[in-house]
Amino acid sequence: DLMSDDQSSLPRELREKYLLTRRIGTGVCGEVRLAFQRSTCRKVAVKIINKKNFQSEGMATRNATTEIEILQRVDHPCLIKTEDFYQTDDSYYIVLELMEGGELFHRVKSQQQLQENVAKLYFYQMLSAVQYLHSNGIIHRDLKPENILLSSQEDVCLIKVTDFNQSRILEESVLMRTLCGTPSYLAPEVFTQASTTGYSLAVDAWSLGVLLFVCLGGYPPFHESFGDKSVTDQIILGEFTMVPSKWRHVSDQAKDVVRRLLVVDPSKRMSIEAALQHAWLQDQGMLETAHRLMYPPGEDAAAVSMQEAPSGGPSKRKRGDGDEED
Ligand SMILES: CC(C)(C)NC(=O)Nc1ccc2nccnc2c1
Repeated sequence: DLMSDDQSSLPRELREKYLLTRRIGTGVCGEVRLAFQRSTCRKVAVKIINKKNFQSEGMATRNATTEIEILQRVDHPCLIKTEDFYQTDDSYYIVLELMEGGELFHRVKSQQQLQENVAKLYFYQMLSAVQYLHSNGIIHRDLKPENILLSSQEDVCLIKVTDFNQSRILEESVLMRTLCGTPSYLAPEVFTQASTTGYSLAVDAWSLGVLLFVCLGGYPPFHESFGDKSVTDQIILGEFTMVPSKWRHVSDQAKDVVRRLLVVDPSKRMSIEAALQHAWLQDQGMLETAHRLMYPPGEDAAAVSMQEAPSGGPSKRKRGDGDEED
């Protein structure tokens, strides 16, 4: 790792500003390392994307630029923030705020399954993040426990969605323009194919259903070890089992959210908006906690206090009337 290897492969500016240390996460496109900002000793995460990992040069650039473009464009408390960005011929380096709780995947694994109210708090934050992405015309397309990060080792904590390299920005498509013209001469498959692309936002709703199932049940709804069908067949048929020993203590309302999201027909699947209105999430206690975590009051107050005279020392600030106080 970088501790033994020299850091010469890193961009000079990155090396001057940050000290990279151990690996804290791995992804399909590279790795994440714990780093320290030299000037402040603050901990950050540095995501390293190897351009060579993608089969085609074009794919790498398109994916990574989309990811970086999205990371720099989005602003929501439950979406990971980019702090800095560097690149060399063979890698991209994205400096991110460190999420000290690590991946949701490891949290669920270590706790077998989450308590329902913790799962509800996390799920509400995921819904808020995805609702924000969709309202900005962005589909995540790769929502899974590895891509949900926790801000602390506490159960009650902020979560952030990461890994936008599968994301797509919903552009005006050729198909959309085609559907604006007279349909008289269009072949039927143009319309049926439209119905699938028209529901592309719904793919994130399905994934959130899988995520909620994993948080509540502690195991995935679709898995090769279940029955004789392939995972793909289980998904296409929407066949999942809520094992009683694991789901006995889960409320009917929570199960209802899962069942309405894991619907095969995207046109019948519950939308993100509808999920946010579901009875299970009309829980004032959880909503207050979530909003306190997402929009901490202290943040702005701290900014204001920075303008106040530095506490303790004699005030040297110019007063409105101009005379200096000593
Ligand atoms: C808590 C521990 C064990 C140090 N793990 C961790 O921070 N993991 C990660 C993994 C990926 C990350 N990606 C972005 C920001 N923080 C991250 C933290």
